[in-house]
Amino acid sequence: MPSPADKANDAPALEVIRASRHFGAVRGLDDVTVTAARGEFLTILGQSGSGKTTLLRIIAGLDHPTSVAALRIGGKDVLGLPPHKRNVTTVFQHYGLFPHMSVGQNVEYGLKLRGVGASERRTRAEAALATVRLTDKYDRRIHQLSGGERQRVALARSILTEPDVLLLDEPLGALDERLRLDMQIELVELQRRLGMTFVFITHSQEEALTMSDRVILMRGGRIAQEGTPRDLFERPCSRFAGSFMGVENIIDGTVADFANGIAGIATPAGIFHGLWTGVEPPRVGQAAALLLRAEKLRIGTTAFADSFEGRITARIYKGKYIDVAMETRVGVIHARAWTDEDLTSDTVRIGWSAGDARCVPAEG
Ligand SMILES: Nc1ncnc2c1ncn2[C@@H]1O[C@H](COP(=O)(O)OP(=O)(O)OP(=O)(O)O)[C@@H](O)[C@H]1O
Repeated sequence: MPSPADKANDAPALEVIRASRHFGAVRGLDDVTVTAARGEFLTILGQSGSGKTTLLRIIAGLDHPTSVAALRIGGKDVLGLPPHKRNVTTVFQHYGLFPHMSVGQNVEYGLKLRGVGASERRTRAEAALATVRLTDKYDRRIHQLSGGERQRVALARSILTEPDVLLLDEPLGALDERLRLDMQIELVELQRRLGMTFVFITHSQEEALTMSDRVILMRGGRIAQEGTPRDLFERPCSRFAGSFMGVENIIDGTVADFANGIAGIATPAGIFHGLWTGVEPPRVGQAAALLLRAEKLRIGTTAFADSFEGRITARIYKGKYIDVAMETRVGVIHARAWTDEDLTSDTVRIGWSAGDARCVPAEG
């Protein structure tokens, strides 16, 4: 028989079951269930106001849900426990470092609060700094560090106490583009090496796609979709999810037919087909959208069953390809041409294979 302690060890790192947080009439969080497996890199993705911070604050114990069925961290019920009694640590966008202390003192701070002796603190802080490649910066002052180094000090401080869950609140948001890309890779490597559970908050679909094991897309305090980065990118379940995941062309219409997973969407330019990726099967007549990624469109070929005509209004040379904008009967359509030969005439036919297009419900 496993002991209760063993059971706790098998439990997911994080379980937030049916949490709601209402601010007067505003539903900051509305009946949301989020779990994270041990060692998982889970991303909470959403635009401003979607409820990401509210969820994070509830996990950290900085705010309390209006209602919740369960809140467990590392298998332990933490409802009602103050932040410092929960085995979670938060890394904030603006680092939360003490500017008047050295790097070493900042990293050791959590251990000092827990009454750990000076020599053990130093040993552990040096090990944590080595993990984030800052071995020689122990005595530096915070203001002598670059943005990326400050973020790494904040990380070193957070991993030192070995939390069950590390919460990262837009940690790369303050960094410039180049550093942000480097830190994305570094963060994932660190997470893999430590085998720690990361819950990463961002509004950037690109960060979510490149870093996560799993993504939860939030909208208006609810979960719009969850799955692997590939699921979200290749099988958005709604018009909203498709738009958020960067689909360039969204054509609204109604469902005309459905067979073998492929839906026909009636649009002003005719009935067009794509793979239905909504959660529920479609109903004929329901409002729906056809999602067409620019790179999946083919210009100047009549090889496809689904196609329409467009008049080229802009060509932007991008090096590897040419970004093309076209006026069509369904509005402006963006496509990619791979050679100039595709663009010899101003009026072109744009086609696609039904398996490369997606059809989704307009709502949900
Ligand atoms: N203390 C509060 N009082 C009133 N409304 C609040 C409070 N905190 C959050 N809200 C509301 O709850 C909703 C969710 O907010 P939340 O801060 O969780 O969003 P977010 O996704 O983290 O946004 P951002 O990316 O801008 O931080 C918003 O409509 C917000 O205005």
